[in-house]
Amino acid sequence: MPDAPDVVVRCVDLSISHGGRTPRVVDGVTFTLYRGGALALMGPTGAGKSSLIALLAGADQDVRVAGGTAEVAGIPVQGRGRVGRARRYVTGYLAQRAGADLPARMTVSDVIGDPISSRDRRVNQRALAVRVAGLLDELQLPLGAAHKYPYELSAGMRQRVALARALVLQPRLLVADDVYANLDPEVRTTVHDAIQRRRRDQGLALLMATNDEDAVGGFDADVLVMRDGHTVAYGHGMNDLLWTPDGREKTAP
Ligand SMILES: Nc1ncnc2c1ncn2[C@@H]1O[C@H](COP(=O)(O)OP(=O)(O)OP(=O)(O)O)[C@@H](O)[C@H]1O
Repeated sequence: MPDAPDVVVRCVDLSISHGGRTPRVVDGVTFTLYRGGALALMGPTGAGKSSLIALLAGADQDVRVAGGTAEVAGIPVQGRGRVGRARRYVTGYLAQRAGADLPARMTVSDVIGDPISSRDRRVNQRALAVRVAGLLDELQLPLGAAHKYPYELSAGMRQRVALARALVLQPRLLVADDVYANLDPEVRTTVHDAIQRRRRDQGLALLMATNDEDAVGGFDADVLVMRDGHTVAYGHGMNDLLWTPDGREKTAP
């Protein structure tokens, strides 16, 4: 039976390997993320959070489904070509180190507009500039930053540029690896508000890898705790987690 339209991500007994060469770095994970919802993947380093995020974002061809299923907006993540493009169109991706890894030779406005201009060469440049300016303003980046290059910006500004790029296509899903990386408290609020506005107004769903309990609370997120590729706890927020029998015995995130 097809998923209800408000299901944005569905993973069922999902296992992941890198290039099919390595053992399963994610093993038997099941969850559903709904329109407007937020889910935090938590757990120690090496738990598999980034691999899961990269798979759902379609960001790394080397990260493969080794078992089970994963769908974004009803589109299987294994799909390549046109299917893969359709899935990436509805998914904004904020990678680990996204701010540090911005393309060095593009201006900020080209970086932010790239998800649109690389898909449609005949895009209305004026409309695109307006959309980019709106994102700069919303994320409290000076309008003058549009013509600068990433190396001319602070780490916190680069992180916001990366977020603007992830949001420019008005995605149904934002996949974020450490959403608050390099942000001071005041700018965190700006980023938080921009994401919450889209959850409320557009039904954006947020999937984030984080061990930041403030982020979990701030986004009122569900939590899936992973260890060694397995789910060891699941629930809402930090205080309402249902642990698997051996999950609590080791250190919580
Ligand atoms: N390119 C790769 N090739 C092979 N194995 C990899 C690759 N990238 C990660 N792994 C392995 O996959 C497992 C999960 O790593 P992953 O980065 O997904 O965990 P994580 O929970 O995101 O950790 P962190 O919080 O440090 O980012 C680890 O054992 C890691 O060594």
